[in-house]
Amino acid sequence: MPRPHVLLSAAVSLDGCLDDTGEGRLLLSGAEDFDRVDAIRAASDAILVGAGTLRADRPRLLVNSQERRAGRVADGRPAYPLKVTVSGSGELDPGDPFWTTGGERLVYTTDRGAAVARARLGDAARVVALGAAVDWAALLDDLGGRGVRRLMVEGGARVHTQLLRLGLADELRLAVAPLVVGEPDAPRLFGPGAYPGGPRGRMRVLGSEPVGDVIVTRYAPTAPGTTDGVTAADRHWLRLACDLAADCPPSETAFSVGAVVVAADGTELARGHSREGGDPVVHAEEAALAKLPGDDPRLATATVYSSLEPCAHRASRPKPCARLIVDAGVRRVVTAWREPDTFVPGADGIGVLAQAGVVVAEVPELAAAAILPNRHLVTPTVS
Ligand SMILES: Nc1nc(O)c(N)c(N[C@@H]2O[C@H](COP(=O)(O)O)[C@@H](O)[C@H]2O)n1
Repeated sequence: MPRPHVLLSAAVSLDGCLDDTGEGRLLLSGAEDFDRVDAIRAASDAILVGAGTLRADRPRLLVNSQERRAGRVADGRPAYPLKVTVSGSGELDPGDPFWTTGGERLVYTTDRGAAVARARLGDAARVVALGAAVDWAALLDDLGGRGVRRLMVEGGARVHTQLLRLGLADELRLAVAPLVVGEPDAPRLFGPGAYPGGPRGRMRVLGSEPVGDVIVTRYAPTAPGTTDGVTAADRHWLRLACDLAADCPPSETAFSVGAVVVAADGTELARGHSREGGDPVVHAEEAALAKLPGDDPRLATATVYSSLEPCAHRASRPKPCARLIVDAGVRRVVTAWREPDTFVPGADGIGVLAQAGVVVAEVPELAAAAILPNRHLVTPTVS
């Protein structure tokens, strides 16, 4: 099951604070912005907050608009999204309104915390143990398995920080309020640490709009992952590679493939697709790499995204794409679809890459998109 789309939602002051240090909660948003948040909740399958936020703010996490709840029901969904919290200790207060209002509730915790949470909450929530520590990737896999396609995360700072640092957030929707808190101890949205792409990595701006007196901007992380684990940004770039494959001139004798080369900071360096520019035999990865100088220093930390595993054998050129990638000095490849035996039986481009020390991450959930423009070339059992 695919992981849900993870949307981090937050409001901050101009100096990046979530709150001030005074009594009660600092109201950063006005009525229009609260209504915007209500609309995102209504469009989500689940809403998640950390246990710290639950204790501090006692949120109910409801969809307040009756019309929006009715719309959900008309679409065959529950009136309220699933409410999710994450707690290492399981020390949760059953008196909080979170447990007695709105939709069904789910607690993710540790093996140790599960017994505590079950004893405290009884029937108020389902409790899922994730091992010795809370494993965020496992949590998202579990939510995907429960049919959650859109997850809204409403904080707090620790949860936002962890999801962004792990590369598990697809989108950040940030409301910036026109005030400066100025207090050194006020809580800030993101804590210190190593974020994907490092301090110079830039996110992509998806859009921006004024809502009352706040400005809401939507960002998408772009910096590739660094391991064989797949991040949200990896999925974005690989989806683009699959879209490029769909744009290839059709062929009965070769696959349609798309490829994108992305620098460690999230900058797109080059893209290509099969048979690009009227060359009937050029491959996607080859076309993309050919657009970069061979000594481009960014290649050593770049990731190549290819809808199909890079080829291991070629008749039409001296070097297969797996070799071109190794020779370019690229150390990481992300791909959606292992090559079927249509043209070259037993082609193992992933093996060639791995043997040369290149990290390969596979995203089987995007295989269907990679296969789509090639469906006439594969047997029905493969597709
Ligand atoms: N990775 C990749 N990118 C493309 O754009 C492709 N067309 C292919 N096809 C595979 O490459 C091998 C044959 O290449 P030639 O036809 O000899 O150039 C074979 O393994 C095809 O399946 N791969």
